[in-house]
Amino acid sequence: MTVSRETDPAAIEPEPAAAAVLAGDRIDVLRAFTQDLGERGEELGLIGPLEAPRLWSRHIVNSALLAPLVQSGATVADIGTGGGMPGLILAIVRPDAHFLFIEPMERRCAWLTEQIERLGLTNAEVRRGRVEEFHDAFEVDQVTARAVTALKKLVPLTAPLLRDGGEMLFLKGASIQTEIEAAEKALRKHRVREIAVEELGAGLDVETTRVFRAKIVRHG
Ligand SMILES: C[S@@+](CC[C@H](N)C(=O)[O-])C[C@H]1O[C@@H](n2cnc3c(N)ncnc32)[C@H](O)[C@@H]1O
Repeated sequence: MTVSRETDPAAIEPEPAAAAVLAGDRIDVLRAFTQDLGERGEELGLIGPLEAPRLWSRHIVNSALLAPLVQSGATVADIGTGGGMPGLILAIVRPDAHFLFIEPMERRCAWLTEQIERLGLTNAEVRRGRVEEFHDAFEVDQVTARAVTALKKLVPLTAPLLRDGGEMLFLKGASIQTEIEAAEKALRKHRVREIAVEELGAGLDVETTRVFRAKIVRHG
């Protein structure tokens, strides 16, 4: 029996036009990843049972909206990459930057490693562990995160990874202003400056999203 996309709740959402706009000539690699995540993600505990019908818009394109903010040549640490959002999506569409996926869960790390190999990504590596364990291990140019923890905790967790002048890019929901107010002390302590909340995705055929964007200024 064949089940149509309209009636099968597990069917993967049709691709929005925004995907090709953001991915450019990397769209085929992005499609290969999305297909695999849609087919195996629920069984592997990477996405919830209701996510396949909104996989492209809620997860893939939502992550890819950050791509224009990644600096060419940057080393980017994605914290709590989980099933790949946003780090793996960004590694696919931005081959000109290098990505570290920091993730403590073994099964998620195994998935990410498998995808890096399967998709032939040469600009990404998995570091298994909690971000706190890497505070003295390296300095990066940018950190990204989605759905890991509130800003108040995320700032002390990620600031020590950034070089002086390095940038935070956190995908956030509608409560971002409340999160910023609650994080005031942490933002001051870690010398987080040039704070901006930007709306991404206007004019595309997906929901817009908010990004918390700020720089660490240790000197001056
Ligand atoms: C809700 S999931 C979000 C996954 C992915 N970022 C997304 O948007 O789909 C949160 C992820 O953060 C990871 N995580 C939780 N605490 C962490 C920490 N201290 N350091 C690094 N990753 C952490 C979890 O293992 C989990 O994979």
